[in-house]
Amino acid sequence: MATAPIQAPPQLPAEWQDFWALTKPRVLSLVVFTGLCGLLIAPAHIHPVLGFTAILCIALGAGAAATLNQWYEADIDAKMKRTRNRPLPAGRMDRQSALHFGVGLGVFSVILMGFALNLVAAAILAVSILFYVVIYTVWLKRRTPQNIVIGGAAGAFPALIGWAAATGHVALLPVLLFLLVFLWTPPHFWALSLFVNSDYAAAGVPMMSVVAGTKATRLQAFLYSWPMAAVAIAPWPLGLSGPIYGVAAVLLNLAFLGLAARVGFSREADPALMKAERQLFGYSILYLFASFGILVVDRLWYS
Ligand code: HEM
Ligand SMILES: CC(C)=CCC/C(C)=C/CC/C(C)=C/COP(=O)(O)OP(=O)(O)O
Repeated sequence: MATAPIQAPPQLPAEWQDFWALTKPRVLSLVVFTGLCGLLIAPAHIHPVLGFTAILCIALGAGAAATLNQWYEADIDAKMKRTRNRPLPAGRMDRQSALHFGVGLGVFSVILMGFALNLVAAAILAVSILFYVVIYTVWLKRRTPQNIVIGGAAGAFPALIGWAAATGHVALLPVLLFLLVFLWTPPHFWALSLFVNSDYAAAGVPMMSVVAGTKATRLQAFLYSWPMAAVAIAPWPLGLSGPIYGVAAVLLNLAFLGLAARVGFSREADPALMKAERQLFGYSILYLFASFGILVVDRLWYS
């Protein structure tokens, strides 16, 4: 039987691609995934259309927050190699369009969540957008090397939102997942910041690696991995998951701690050769996808 050629997806017009880029779609994939997992593990039956709407609201809210982040910090994005080609610093879009897009998307996502799902989920979504934009981007990012420790909480909310969308309340398990992402963020980000340190230094952003130096940042990334691992494994002994998740969590966290130890005690000085940091950063993303994914399998298996 002859197979039809696979059609290339239709290309978005250039302007739309820039709006798409404002939402930081690659980061969004993990945000949406953790939100979806929060919804799937909740002890409630939710109509698929409502479930889809909840995830859409999380995606739109996170996209709005990412847009407003870029609207506010176009000046520092212009100074960093990694970010200077974004739509605003590259001059492909005017600031007002980005602001309208970000505010519109954010307001729409919260209102839709409130009407279609419930007020608890809508309120947490609103808090996470404000947290990322106001607390992290406007207040902390340019002021303190603790910026991502506190501000990182914004990215930890989606699992809680997914659970709340399905149940109308919060509970211990999604709070543990919130804490897991909260404690995961410092090693995730500091591993990356070590090999793009010169970018942050050039932009005058007081990231830990710029202010406290390479050695202290490596050690802190390692230290945060311990409470993260404890929180990640906790659902098993607490009876909130079965052994599928429990055993996987032990293995995933041992690997995380191993990579973080190599970073913590690494003497490598050349940014071009920061192999351990690159591995920890890459693994941090795989780790979160796997932890959440396996938790869903476990909860569905034992339910
Ligand atoms: C304040 C906290 C955080 C900071 C400062 C941070 C920073 C970064 C940066 C600078 C990158 C580099 C690549 C890029 O610009 O796209 C990155 C990549 C990434 N981050 Fe984070 N991150 C944080 C929290 C999170 C959270 C909470 C998630 C999701 C749960 C996440 C998911 C990802 C993913 C999936 C990538 C890889 C994107 C790619 O493939 O390019 N990050 N992060
Ligand atoms: C539901 C909801 C609102 C969730 C928010 C999720 C979210 C977008 C979390 C922030 C994660 C992130 C990519 C931070 C980037 O830091 P940065 O902005 O300092 O990175 P940059 O240097 O790449 O701009």
